Amino acid sequence: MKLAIHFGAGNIGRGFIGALFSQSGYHVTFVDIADQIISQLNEKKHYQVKLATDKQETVTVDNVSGLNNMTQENEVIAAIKDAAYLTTAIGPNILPRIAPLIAKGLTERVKTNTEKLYVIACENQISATDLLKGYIFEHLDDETKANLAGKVYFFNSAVDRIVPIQNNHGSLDVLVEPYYEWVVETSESIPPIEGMKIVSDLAPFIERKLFTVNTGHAVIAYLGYLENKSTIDQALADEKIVKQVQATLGETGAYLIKQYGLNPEDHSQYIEKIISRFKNAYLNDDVTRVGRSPLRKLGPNDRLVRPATEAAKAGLSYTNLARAIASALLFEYQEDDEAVKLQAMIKEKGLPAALKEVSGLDENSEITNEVVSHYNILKK
Ligand SMILES: NC(=O)c1ccc[n+]([C@@H]2O[C@H](COP(=O)([O-])OP(=O)(O)OC[C@H]3O[C@@H](n4cnc5c(N)ncnc54)[C@H](O)[C@@H]3O)[C@@H](O)[C@H]2O)c1
Ligand SMILES: O=P(O)(O)OC[C@@H](O)[C@@H](O)[C@H](O)[C@H](O)CO
Repeated sequence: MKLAIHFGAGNIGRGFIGALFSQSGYHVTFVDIADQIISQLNEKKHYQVKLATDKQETVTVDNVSGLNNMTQENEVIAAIKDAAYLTTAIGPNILPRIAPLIAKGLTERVKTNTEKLYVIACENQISATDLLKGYIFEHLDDETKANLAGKVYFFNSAVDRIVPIQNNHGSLDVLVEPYYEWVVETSESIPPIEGMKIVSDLAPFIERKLFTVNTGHAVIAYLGYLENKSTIDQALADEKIVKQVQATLGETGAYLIKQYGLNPEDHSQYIEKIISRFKNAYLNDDVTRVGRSPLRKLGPNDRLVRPATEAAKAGLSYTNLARAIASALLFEYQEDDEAVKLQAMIKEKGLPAALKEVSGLDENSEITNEVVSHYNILKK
């Protein structure tokens, strides 16, 4: 049986990418540090993916097993030697931590295996696979780097499926929304995976996804948090928040339409479709999950700052994006390490300097001025 090795046996790993490989006839070896998940995968050898609908349709995912990358390095290396695909859904900040082990696996693999291996990072980050490749290459010698040519391929991708935090007492089963999209950029002819869409240029797909789904999600999460809402659908019961999401996605939409020549009518329908996905009450998706890691979300290339800087460059409106950035700066959720760090930075340096450090925005830039004025209004 063909093998896919997938790093990150969490919500997207089990609920999306792993499930598609299993349905495409692959054995999926999940790699994770969570012992409880790994041992269950090895004991049960299957789990269920349940759709967040009134009928809760269920798909059984079988041919799965697990390895712990902290305690089973040799086994992970052996799996990398045999795999046809290597994927990740682990969080962009974790990619540098798994890179050394992947590098060891690739080093061993190319000594004996001439079959092609496709590496795809499935993270909410532009060029995540290129970043992962860079981290891996820091741990390879020149001979191995040269040896990868024609054998190991790195493809960027965009992944879209809302998978909330699972409230199921540690079971392997995963509740997911019915919708999904996995877009992979390559001109190679690669083994087909059910549900994987191949494109020659990922930029319009990843930007449309990140700056619509994830920008919209972030607006709802941060404004919802400020209004003491628990979940995304509860936040969307507030008409003010709905209006704010629509206005913000109007701004990202104007940039996307201009940048990629999208059809305005199609894009407007795309936005409405996304907002209707957010309203799915069966997902019970916490605003604190969606708002997690505000330092990452406020990064220069991420869902809030990049569309604002691109809109500014194109002479388009960014005032609602500035409001979204301000709301992210007010995410004071104590259980999120990045939120705690961000609040400490703001307290220590003041807002413009903290924003510069996190987002790269100049302290006197027009965007920063706008963010500061929204921040002061929202804080009241
Ligand atoms: N959940 C979603 O709706 C969704 C949708 C699209 C994309 N994504 C992206 O997918 C990625 C994963 O998100 P998720 O929601 O599945 O998160 P998650 O927290 O459910 O899963 C991450 C997994 O990585 C594991 N992990 C953490 N550090 C590790 C390490 N050093 N070594 C091995 N394993 C480690 C965790 O134990 C966990 O099982 C993120 O980049 C996220 O942005 C998520
Ligand atoms: O995963 P993050 O932290 O980058 O973003 C939180 C959510 O917006 C995200 O997980 C969405 O649910 C997902 O991107 C939908 O495809």
